[in-house]
Amino acid sequence: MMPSQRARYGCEAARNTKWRTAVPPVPLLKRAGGAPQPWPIQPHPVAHVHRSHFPPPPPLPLFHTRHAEESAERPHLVTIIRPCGQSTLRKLTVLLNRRGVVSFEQLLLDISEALGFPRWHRARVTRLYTTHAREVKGICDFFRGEVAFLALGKVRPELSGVQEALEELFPEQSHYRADALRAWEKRLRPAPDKAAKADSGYSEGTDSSETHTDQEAHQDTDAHHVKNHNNAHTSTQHIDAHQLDNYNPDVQKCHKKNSCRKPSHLPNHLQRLRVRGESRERLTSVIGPFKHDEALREEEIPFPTLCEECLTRRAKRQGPERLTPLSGRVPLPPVLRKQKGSSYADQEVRELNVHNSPPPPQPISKEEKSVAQLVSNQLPDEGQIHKDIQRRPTFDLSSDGSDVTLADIERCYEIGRAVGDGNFAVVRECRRRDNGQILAVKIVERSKLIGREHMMQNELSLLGSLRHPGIVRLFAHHHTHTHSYLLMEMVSGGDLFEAISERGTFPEAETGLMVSDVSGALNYIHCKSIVHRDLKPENLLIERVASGICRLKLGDFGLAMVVTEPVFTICGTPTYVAPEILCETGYGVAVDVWALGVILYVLLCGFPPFRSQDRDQEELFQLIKQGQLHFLPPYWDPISEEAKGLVRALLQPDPAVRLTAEQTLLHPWVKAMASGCRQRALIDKTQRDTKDAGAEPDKPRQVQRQAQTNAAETMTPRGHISSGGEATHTEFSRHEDKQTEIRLGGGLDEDKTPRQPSKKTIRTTNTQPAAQSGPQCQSPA
Ligand SMILES: Nc1ncnc2c1ncn2[C@@H]1O[C@H](COP(=O)(O)OP(=O)(O)OP(=O)(O)O)[C@@H](O)[C@H]1O
Repeated sequence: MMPSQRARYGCEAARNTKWRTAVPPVPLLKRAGGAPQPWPIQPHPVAHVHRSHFPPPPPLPLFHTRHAEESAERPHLVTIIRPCGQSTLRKLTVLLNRRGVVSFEQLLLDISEALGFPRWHRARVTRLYTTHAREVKGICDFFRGEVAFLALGKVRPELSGVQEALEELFPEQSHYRADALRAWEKRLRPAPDKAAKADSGYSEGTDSSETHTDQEAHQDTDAHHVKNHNNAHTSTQHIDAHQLDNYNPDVQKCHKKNSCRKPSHLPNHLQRLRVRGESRERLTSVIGPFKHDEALREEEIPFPTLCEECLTRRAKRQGPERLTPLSGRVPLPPVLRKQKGSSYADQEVRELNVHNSPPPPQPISKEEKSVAQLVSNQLPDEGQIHKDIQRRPTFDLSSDGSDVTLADIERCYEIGRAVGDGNFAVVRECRRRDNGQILAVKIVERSKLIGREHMMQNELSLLGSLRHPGIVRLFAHHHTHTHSYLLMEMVSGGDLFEAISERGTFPEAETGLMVSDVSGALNYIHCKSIVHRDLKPENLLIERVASGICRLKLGDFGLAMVVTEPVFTICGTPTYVAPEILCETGYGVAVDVWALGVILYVLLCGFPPFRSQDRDQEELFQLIKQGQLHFLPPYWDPISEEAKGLVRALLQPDPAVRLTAEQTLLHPWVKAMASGCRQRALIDKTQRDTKDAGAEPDKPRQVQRQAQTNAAETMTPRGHISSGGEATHTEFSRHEDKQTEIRLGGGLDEDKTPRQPSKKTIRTTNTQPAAQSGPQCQSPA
């Protein structure tokens, strides 16, 4: 890079400092403190056998506030169910406002107490799971729109208990239930090895701290009782008071006529709590007077209840639509006319119409059943399949306005293994039956999109209109009564998140190529005034073009929108969210460039630029708004100044000064790195072709020589841009090794000091770098 260019990219520190002096507050997400900071970039747990020697890993990438605009302000009605063993369940429906939730830990305690398990009790609730067995790791997870959760303690639950809970929640939705149960089976399945077990959420059997017999638990809790009563002036008195309040039969009895006593022991944000005694027998059996001895057993602790009359009144007040999603009576979300049926590109429609003249009705084959199972990820309902097949021919792919059936879809596509899943969809490999083309089908359960229909519309209308090699192509979409099927280009290399989990960091050349791909795609959509708003490694799909060379394709346009004037909606994923989103000063397409800057930083050093030591989201947002960048040694030592310059230019807090996608694409470092990689890919390809064809040995050698010359001009082993260095293919690989070594020894120790590189050391990403303070911190050069 020329000195003048260096100066151009070297002046950001001053701008950062200036910007930092005026940080407006973050009203909407202010109370989100205490939630664990998302840290999606972590080594794959199974890949590290020594994992158990380290502190537990940070939360998986479940956690983001992408729908903060929908959930943060509005009270959210959720049902939480607790399988307690011996055919007992406890259930409560609670109206929560995210703003009132102080921390996730507190929320867990409150839920536990409301369910009748005080905080001191061994069987208290320590984990929440979605109905599909995903662990809820923080407040954001909790407020993502799920309407039901399973509350569990430390002990691994019985599958039968989970099944009962699901039956309770979804009595009329057998398919959904079966789907959820499968997810639970998977989660509760004994792990094949130690590392996987550690990740399963539950240790095999019960851990030693859990092996107390009932009697022991008894003694423990009894002792606690005594202690509480004796320490009248200590804080435990408070707990005791709760406990007594909870178990006082008078309190639990039905209250005065026409009045429900609020569970007054609960904090304000749970005051509107609706604790519900179930009408089902097994539930009423757990409601009863306080029995000093027996009540200490998990199954017999009574829990507060309201009278039926109160419940009915509340149910009426809340309206049937708030309650029915769980009972299965909720109508499916209206599907816009535009969404219904299918939308193929004209030529494809023609092709499919030719090849898909409907066959005559025929009996259901085994194959059809299994395909149905694959498509829906549910147990096939034989009756339904029969009906669907009887209704043939109904699938006119060119029609736009009528729903299709599962059988129609099966006739056109053979749906195979799952290649990925997200919060709303499972993505499977699929093959067009007419021409054998391999596609990816994103299967979205429509009930999960209630209240978020715009996401589907975005994906259909925006993604459907885009044609760019760096963007996943959407070919068609079909909608059945319960699911939507988005037929997309198949990108077979997984996503960038997985790649980062596996490799930790990437060499500069490879990173440059990735930045080039993403900035190319961003430039394309930004020119169309489309902002993606959820750029992150999970949404970048990988195509492996040569060994060690990944091309990226942008996907998941669920949050994308056309931006014609400043937008104020807070959304995104905390680690990648731009400061102007948090400042609520109005934002535009530049937020995607910021996210690209975060990704670039992560790719080069293996951890994100803004981290809260306490995983406090509020603190994280403050750091993002301050925008103070640190290139922490030794992780950043091998990285070139040019790369650092680009990071600074992308992570410019002021969007007006930040590089645009186009400028990023044309950035000298990006161009140099990308061209080096392309050359390498070319060599690989040529060598492969030559091998395959066994012809013209001279030509590839020529290409190789040229490519090596180019590479030498653009790369040094450390990724520096230089003119005429000695770097070769081999040296480039060495650079990779070096990076790998740093990665293994990298990360930060528990005492927040960087570790010395060591092959044995595993980087645990939950440890927080002392980035914000301490002698290791260096302000940007
Ligand atoms: N076209 C594709 N080819 C191959 N794999 C894909 C494709 N699209 C998506 N995937 C995989 O499926 C995963 C989930 O897809 P996607 O992000 O679109 O689902 P989602 O439910 O909308 O996710 P989110 O939770 O971010 O909203 C991706 O992370 C990726 O691994």
